[in-house]
Amino acid sequence: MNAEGRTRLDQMPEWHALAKHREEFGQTHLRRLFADDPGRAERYSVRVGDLYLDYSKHLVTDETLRLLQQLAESAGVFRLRDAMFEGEKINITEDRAVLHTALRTPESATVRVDGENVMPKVHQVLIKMSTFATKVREGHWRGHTGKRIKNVVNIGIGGSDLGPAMAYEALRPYTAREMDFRFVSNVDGADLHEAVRDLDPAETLFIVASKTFTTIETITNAKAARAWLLEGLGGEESAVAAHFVAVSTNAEKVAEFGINTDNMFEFWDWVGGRYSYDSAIGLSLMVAIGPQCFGDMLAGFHLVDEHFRTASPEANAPLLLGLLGVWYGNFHDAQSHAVLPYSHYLSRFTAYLQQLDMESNGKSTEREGRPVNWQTGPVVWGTPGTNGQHAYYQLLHQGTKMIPADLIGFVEPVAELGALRDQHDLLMANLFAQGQALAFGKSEEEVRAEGVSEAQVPHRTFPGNRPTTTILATELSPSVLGQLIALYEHKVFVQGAIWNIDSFDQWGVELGKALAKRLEPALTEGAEVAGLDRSTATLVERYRELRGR
Ligand SMILES: O=P(O)(O)OC[C@H]1O[C@H](O)[C@H](O)[C@@H](O)[C@@H]1O
Repeated sequence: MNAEGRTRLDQMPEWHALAKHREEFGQTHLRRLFADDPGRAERYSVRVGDLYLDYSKHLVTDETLRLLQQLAESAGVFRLRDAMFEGEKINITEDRAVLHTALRTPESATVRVDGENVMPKVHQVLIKMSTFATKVREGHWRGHTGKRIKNVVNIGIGGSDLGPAMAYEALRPYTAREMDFRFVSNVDGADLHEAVRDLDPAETLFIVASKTFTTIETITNAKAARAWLLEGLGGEESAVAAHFVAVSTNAEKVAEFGINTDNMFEFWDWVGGRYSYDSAIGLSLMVAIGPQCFGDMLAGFHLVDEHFRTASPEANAPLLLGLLGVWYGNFHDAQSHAVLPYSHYLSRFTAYLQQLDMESNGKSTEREGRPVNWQTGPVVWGTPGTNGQHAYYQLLHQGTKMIPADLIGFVEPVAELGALRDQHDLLMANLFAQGQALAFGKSEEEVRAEGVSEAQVPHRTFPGNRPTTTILATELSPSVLGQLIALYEHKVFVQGAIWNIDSFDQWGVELGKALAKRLEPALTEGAEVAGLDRSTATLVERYRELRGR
């Protein structure tokens, strides 16, 4: 037992029951599971809003699901879920509430943090964002020289970049096509250079997005962008006001940077960076898609929040996805999880999920401070199908590693594709075929029956039994995107709750930041860094030598 009186995960009877069940499950093949249970595909599916999830191609039986659900109950997943929605400070290491769900809750609701109902201020900011976005979109917000804004450059990193950048790509058909949107994150000057080199500063608006407004990459890029703007507009400081707005929780730092806090869009410390793109961090996205679509997206998020909060465990989609991940990560030694969207518009989706999942659950300390005794978050990776099929899917099909995967596809191709819509069936046939091949494989007998020479048979055999979830949605609309993201947010939540880690802090990113800060003067001015290890010192010397310093 730990300090809170919770039995440690690996000492829970449900944990042991699952380990035993895993042994008994052995190599039971999906072919067998489907043969024994004709109703499996229908039963192992769940509908949430516009999403249809097929989880029948998983190495589970009713017993597996029952045991996993019992584990969730004993691990306190539902208690922690309710505590999150009620604004309790479940981010214990930072002593903060975790209320991204409030960002998409209707105004009439009451959500309290430290006794204060936060709903009025959430909606005030949304109104301020809408007014601003509409002004820019309609050409009423003018640049310093009176020109209409044609380009919006979001400067931010991590949660202040990945969300809006991902959603902008996902919702391209809904964006103001006459405008250009760019996202700058990397402190490598090449990122900003390539983003602005063909832009007219007089027509360019920078949105500096940073929760803390202290992140070195963002501040460095924002300063460089300001210099670029001033150079382009004749050096008048007063030009900055019409071309720079900020999104932050830190008004003081925004003012210190030189952005008028009237042009600041606020959010709060109870919104984690990687959970923030439906806050003011989504301002660039709102300018791109307009307040109406942004609102539709929030409604999509809210729909899945309500599902997660109220659906029974058997029909609770985020819970199921979270539990399946626990089954593979903790009882099948799976180390990674592939997310494979069959949509070109979801090109940044997996990158976004990497932060969401790996920064949330890449932890090895229990909430009360003890090292965990079990595996936690997986490596999340993937790229859009069908490209991956011609690259790394080989390993998925015939490699030695078990890699559970999500296959995500849409029924309706995007309207503006016109005649190219005809290619959609082929795209989707590939998605379905991959799930089928991964699950059922191709036996030696089937290979032989094709007349393949005996020597070739082992090479051409597909073992199958590789689990996938298929997520089928109607179309990639703003609402559906919100539904999908909320689904993954809550999946990650479920897993963190089971592993008893704080999914809402990110101390693991701090050491590298501090060391970089100490090292920079050594690279630039040759300053001595006390106590530097020999490997790093030699690398720094080599770097300086080659740079001629
Ligand atoms: O929004 P900011 O305060 O600039 O932070 C940007 C990002 O940097 C940090 O290092 C964290 O790892 C991320 O969680 C965060 O999203």
